[in-house]
Amino acid sequence: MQGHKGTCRAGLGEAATDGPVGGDSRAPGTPRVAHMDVWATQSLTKRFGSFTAVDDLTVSVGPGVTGVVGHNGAGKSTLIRMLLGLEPPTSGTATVFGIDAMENPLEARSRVGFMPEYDCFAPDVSAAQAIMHYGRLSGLPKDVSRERAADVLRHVGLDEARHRPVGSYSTGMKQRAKLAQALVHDPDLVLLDEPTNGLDPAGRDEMLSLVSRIGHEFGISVLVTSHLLGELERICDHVVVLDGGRLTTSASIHDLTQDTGALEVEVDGPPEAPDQLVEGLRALGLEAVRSTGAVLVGDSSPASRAAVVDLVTTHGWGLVRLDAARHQLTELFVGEEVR
Ligand SMILES: Nc1ncnc2c1ncn2[C@@H]1O[C@H](COP(=O)(O)OP(=O)(O)OP(=O)(O)O)[C@@H](O)[C@H]1O
Repeated sequence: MQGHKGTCRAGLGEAATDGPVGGDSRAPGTPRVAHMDVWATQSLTKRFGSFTAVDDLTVSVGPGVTGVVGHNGAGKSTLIRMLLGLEPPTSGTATVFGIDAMENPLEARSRVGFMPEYDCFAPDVSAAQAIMHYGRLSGLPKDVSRERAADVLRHVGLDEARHRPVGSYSTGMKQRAKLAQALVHDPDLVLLDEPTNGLDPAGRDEMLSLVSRIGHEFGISVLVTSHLLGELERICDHVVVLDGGRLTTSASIHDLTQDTGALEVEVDGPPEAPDQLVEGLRALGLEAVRSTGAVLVGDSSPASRAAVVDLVTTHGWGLVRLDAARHQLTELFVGEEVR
């Protein structure tokens, strides 16, 4: 649903399990924008004095979740600031939905939510108040803004804590409140700058699941930055890798993680089942090894698949997974810092 600044666009509520509230017939997860680049740059360059932070960057990205990965100082935040029209490029252009972010920053920002890396709330103000305030700033009427603030805080799991001062929140709760802030005006794209920063492994998992849900269930496109390639692999559709401000890779995760040619098998059976499967396959002259929680079979030919199914059936186990094994992104960037 495309709305405009100042109207109530209840997209997040619609896509949630509560069911439609605003009459939008979009199925959950349907991208709101399917016909053009969601964000793009053309020869985008940013210099600070003699230092080049973003270097002749030309990239275009469609709907879905895109990870922008690079080690500290790679230019990720600078790119985000230019996409928001907050930082003038030295040369080149940055567009969101075809809107030049420098020429029409307000129009661009009405479509975009931003979760900054730094804290953006006063510690003594409740998340409900702060986010309602951000909603008002983006042009929502007071009642609508209050309702949207409650909605987005519920979606990020802060329903019960929403009237507590943000200063009393854990790091994970603060990050989720910042994410809610980015969503309050129902944007079509959110730019999330290092949302997992400072979180413990459980907090990271929670945040990544939320980000994935925003992109894949609510149909809001996401640009998410991280210096950890591995953590973005599981939630992104597309990855852009920056190194020293330059583009090194822009590709879909699917294209990057090609089949290895092997077969990955997971069975539901007793603890010794994977070892027995390996033995059984080797007895048939097939290459097979244990890998974490699974068995890797040397080739994914129909004969190998049939042998696996036979053995699993003979032992009376369940077959949980029988897939072509794919490369992991981290394997492809061995030697780089983005892991
Ligand atoms: N206003 C500025 N003045 C001078 N140098 C800057 C400015 N903003 C960014 N830089 C420099 O530009 C480079 C890229 O910074 P940027 O914040 O975009 O990197 P990043 O990939 O987001 O890294 P991080 O994850 O550490 O934030 C860094 O070397 C940084 O010091």
